[in-house]
Amino acid sequence: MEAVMYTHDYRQTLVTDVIAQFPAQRVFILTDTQVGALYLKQTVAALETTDREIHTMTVPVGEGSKSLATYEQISQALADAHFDRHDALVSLGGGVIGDLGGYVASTYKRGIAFIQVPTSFTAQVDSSVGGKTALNLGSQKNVIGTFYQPVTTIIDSQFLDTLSTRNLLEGYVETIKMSLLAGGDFAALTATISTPGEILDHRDALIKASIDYKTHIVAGDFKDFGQRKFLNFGHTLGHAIELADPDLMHGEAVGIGMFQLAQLLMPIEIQAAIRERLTALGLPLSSQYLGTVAFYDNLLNDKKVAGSTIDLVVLPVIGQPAIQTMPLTEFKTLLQSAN
Ligand SMILES: NC(=O)c1ccc[n+]([C@@H]2O[C@H](COP(=O)([O-])OP(=O)(O)OC[C@H]3O[C@@H](n4cnc5c(N)ncnc54)[C@H](O)[C@@H]3O)[C@@H](O)[C@H]2O)c1
Ligand SMILES: O=C(O)C(=O)C[C@@H](O)[C@H](O)[C@H](O)COP(=O)(O)O
Ligand SMILES: [Zn+2]
Repeated sequence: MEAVMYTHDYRQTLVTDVIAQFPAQRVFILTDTQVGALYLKQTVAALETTDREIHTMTVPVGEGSKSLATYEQISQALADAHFDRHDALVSLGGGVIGDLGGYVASTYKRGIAFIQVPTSFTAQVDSSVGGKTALNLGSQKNVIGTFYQPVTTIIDSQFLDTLSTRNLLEGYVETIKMSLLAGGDFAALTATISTPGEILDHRDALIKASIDYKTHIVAGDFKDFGQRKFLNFGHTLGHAIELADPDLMHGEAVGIGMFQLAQLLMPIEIQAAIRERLTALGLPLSSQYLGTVAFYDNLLNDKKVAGSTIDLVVLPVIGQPAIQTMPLTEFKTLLQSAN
């Protein structure tokens, strides 16, 4: 089975190319209320043709579901239905459902098969590949998690037809991130896009370029000790404000994080490249939560902290990311000088 399958008929691919090839007797579909209302019934109907026992759970929309409480609820439902180690969990949804379902699948009976059906742009360009799973802890992002690859990820870009413009733009920020890291034609493409309609027109090319770049980086550093840190561009400051600022979505926070760090540590051309791509689509460049006490506290839980230093992802030149290691005290002073 391929690790990533591109399709314009996700149900057919899921049924014929994935589940039918699988020993699983039971399949658990995890989704959220919004995606569930749109796609759960038809997904269940398709899977029922495979003669497997189908179970479902619908959790509330949003980051709040990436919690220990929801994790326990799903694990309990799997145990109640006697899922065994040969059974499978399908995440049908955005990055929240992927991160949450992946964490459950990686820990339930020490690991059951996990299938990603990403429905948001963020999930199709980034979160559904690479195997990072995550839960939040209070106001701190992704503090709990595992590295656990899905058996397969089924990408159907037609899901984006029902996605809100704000969610499309949020996912597009991760695409901008990938394009600036990758450089070349990919960066040139994101420089031409200034409307949601253009994102949708180029959706298949944007998804493919993002996934190709990400899988190449992850293949060389699955556990995030080296080049995979590049994929965290914008996330050090982004994660520190994301949960503190109730008005921000993940991608919006990452955009702010890329621009704010660029202003501190990157050449003027890079600042302009980020600013132009974000402002063309009305995406934010700053947040009032930058520089708050919670913000500095959250920074200390960034996974790129090692003892008293932090690895910052910088971009001296488009297509050539680098790591700049800095004492945390120096980084805090630098941030305070700007806020
Ligand atoms: N594991 C990783 O590598 C990775 C990478 C990037 C982001 N993430 C995580 O992903 C999350 C953000 O992902 P997200 O933006 O997809 O959030 P999300 O899962 O909350 O989805 C955003 C919204 O879009 C809705 N939605 C999704 N697909 C839809 C569709 N086809 N039609 C209509 N509505 C749809 C959802 O119901 C939700 O309301 C964050 O928790 C972030 O930390 C993880
Ligand atoms: O896959 C990766 O590696 C990434 O960093 C992708 C990010 O877009 C994603 O938000 C990831 O979940 C961040 O991970 P974390 O290690 O900072 O929690
Ligand atoms: Zn991200």
